[in-house]
Amino acid sequence: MTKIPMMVSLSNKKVVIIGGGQISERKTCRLVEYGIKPTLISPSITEGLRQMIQHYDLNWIKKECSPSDLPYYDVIIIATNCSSVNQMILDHKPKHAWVNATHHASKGEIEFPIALRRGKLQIAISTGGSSPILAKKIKAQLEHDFPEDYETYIDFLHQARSLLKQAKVGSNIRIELLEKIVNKPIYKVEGQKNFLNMLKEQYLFHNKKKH
Ligand SMILES: C[C@@]1(CC(=O)O)C2=NC(=C\c3[nH]c(c(CCC(=O)O)c3CC(=O)O)Cc3[nH]c(c(CC(=O)O)c3CCC(=O)O)/C=C3\N/C(=C\2)[C@@H](CCC(=O)O)[C@]3(C)CC(=O)O)/[C@H]1CCC(=O)O
Ligand SMILES: NC(=O)c1ccc[n+]([C@@H]2O[C@H](COP(=O)([O-])OP(=O)(O)OC[C@H]3O[C@@H](n4cnc5c(N)ncnc54)[C@H](O)[C@@H]3O)[C@@H](O)[C@H]2O)c1
Repeated sequence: MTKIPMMVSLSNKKVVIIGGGQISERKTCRLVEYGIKPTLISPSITEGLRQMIQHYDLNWIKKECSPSDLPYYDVIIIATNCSSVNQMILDHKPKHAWVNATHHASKGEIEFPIALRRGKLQIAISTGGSSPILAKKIKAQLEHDFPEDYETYIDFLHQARSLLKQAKVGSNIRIELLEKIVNKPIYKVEGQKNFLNMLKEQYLFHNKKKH
């Protein structure tokens, strides 16, 4: 079945990665970037993983994975190089858990698509297993359209929208103002400050004085 894109918080979930090779390292790197601290189960690990375990204080269970290890976890990332172990994990996964099967994506409920991040803007790219190499290429192309300082602009949009929500202005005016700063983007910090001050003066302080 085609997977649906979804933004999900894993802050209250127990995440485990089984395997300690290159793919496990890549997944761990992605997860810690989002503040997630996975447990690792593997008899051996790469040097990169060893460093991340130390730096982020991750739990490494140094052993081969067995069925009794699995009930505790909500998200199980399969990343071993042994097909019988991968199958054993699929056969014994707890009913409530979501699996990411890095060896065979369609056998798991979830995938971790490559994503371009610019602060609160995230563009995730999936080719549904057709070509991870194309997904990587599309990300590289998008990097030109959304340069690194785009994060400041996204923060500005967020602040403007938060201010207007606070001000409780009518939805027509709110949408008109929000469309304006998207259709005629203000990239310069000075211009962004001026616009936010204008919003405060006209819609926030003005309303407060009235009541
Ligand atoms: C984009 C990227 C992001 C990332 O991983 O973070 C990513 N794969 C990357 C690279 C890559 N992966 C593979 C090759 C070898 C060439 C080839 O086979 O094509 C290369 C090339 C390379 O290494 O450069 C092999 C491979 N990949 C998957 C399988 C299993 C399967 O197809 O079922 C197999 C076969 C395994 C086997 O042979 O046993 C599955 C997945 N790979 C995905 C993402 C997700 C689907 C994304 C989509 O469909 O768009 C999914 C489902 C992820 C998941 O949830 O794990 C990352 C860029 C890395 C970077 O940024 O450096
Ligand atoms: N999703 C992707 O993008 C992608 C890309 C390439 C490969 N893969 C898949 O990921 C798998 C792992 O690739 P890799 O490069 O990390 O392999 P690798 O050989 O570098 O590492 C495999 C790891 O699995 C561990 N392992 C083996 N048996 C185990 C067991 N019983 N319990 C726990 N850990 C065990 C090993 O100790 C090792 O740390 C590949 O076999 C392939 O199927 C996925």
